[in-house]
Amino acid sequence: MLLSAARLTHLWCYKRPLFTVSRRLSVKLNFSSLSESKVLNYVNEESDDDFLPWLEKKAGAEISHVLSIGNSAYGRSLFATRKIRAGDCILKVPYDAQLAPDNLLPEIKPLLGDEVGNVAKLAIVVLVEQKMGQDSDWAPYISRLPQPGEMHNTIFWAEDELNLICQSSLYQETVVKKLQIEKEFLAIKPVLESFPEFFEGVTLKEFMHAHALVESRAWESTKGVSLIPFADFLNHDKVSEAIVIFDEEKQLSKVFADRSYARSEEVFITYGKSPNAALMLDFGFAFPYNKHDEVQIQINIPHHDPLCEMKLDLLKEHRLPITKDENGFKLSEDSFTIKLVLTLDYLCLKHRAL
Ligand SMILES: C[S@@+](CC[C@H](N)C(=O)[O-])C[C@H]1O[C@@H](n2cnc3c(N)ncnc32)[C@H](O)[C@@H]1O
Repeated sequence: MLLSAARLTHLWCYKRPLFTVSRRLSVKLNFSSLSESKVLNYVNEESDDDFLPWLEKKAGAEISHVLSIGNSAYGRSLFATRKIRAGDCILKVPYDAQLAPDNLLPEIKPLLGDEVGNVAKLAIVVLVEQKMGQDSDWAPYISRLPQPGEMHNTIFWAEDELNLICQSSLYQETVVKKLQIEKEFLAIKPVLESFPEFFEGVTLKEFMHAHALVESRAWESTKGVSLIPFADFLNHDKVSEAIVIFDEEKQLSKVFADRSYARSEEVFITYGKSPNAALMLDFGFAFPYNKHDEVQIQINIPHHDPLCEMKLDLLKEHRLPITKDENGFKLSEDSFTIKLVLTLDYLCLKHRAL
């Protein structure tokens, strides 16, 4: 049976309207542009030539004969080594060559209760492999994962940087995510402490890094979540329709090209149709013109509002959850989503064109 895989992005839930991002913030925001990616294609300092042969040896099978690893403005990336046509299978990674919570050491696995999620479990697998260094069977893969300084997810932003977006829902989501990771770390800490050979001195910061690695590059799979080496060097293109497919019968993950590519062109997939705040939180980048962008607007309906009941009925009709705040005000919690966000620049351009 074939299963299409989803990235680990969660349902985006705004708590407050997203304010316009400050100009100063643009130095930190990693705004995507595909043309930039093509221009900045250059050769890795550390050669990646031996990565695919290593993975193919581990998998006991060919992974790809049409892709090679290179660098673009988005970090490690995959490039076409020859012309690719739409519909071609561009890579196949057997389950045996993937990392999942199943890879937890058998002595650690039973100690982690159900309250520990799959992302945290896979993060622990990553921490163990990191600790083993060159002795790890996965060293060529683990050593190619981005370092904390190379990740721009908002959980890694400094306080003064986060303060720049303090009015936005992204700020709140970031604070909540950091607290959740900290809570998970505290819950698993006693287990980690029982294995000082792997986790002695492991810090929240290190766990947070491993957690973010999993969230930004693993796919939901029948094994919970899976890190799929090589496939996870594919960057996101907002117009791509290519996804990772799980073939349970053959125990393989595959990607098919959704369009043709010329030799040397960067090959992309989609991480899903996400608004910028979700992209920023989970992947550390955003798009200047993202047609999936959303803005949340919260509506407060005081009891003395003569149209209170009518407004509440309208909200119910549109299936918007209603909550009460501490003053008894009725709030539409998720409120409504504006799907099309036009910037002033866009409006000016449109106006000029008329
Ligand atoms: C699954 S990894 C892709 C491989 C990654 N470039 C690397 O160096 O390992 C996801 C990360 O790649 C980067 N990325 C992917 N698509 C991008 C895009 N369209 N614009 C900017 N960064 C992107 C982000 O840092 C994201 O968190």
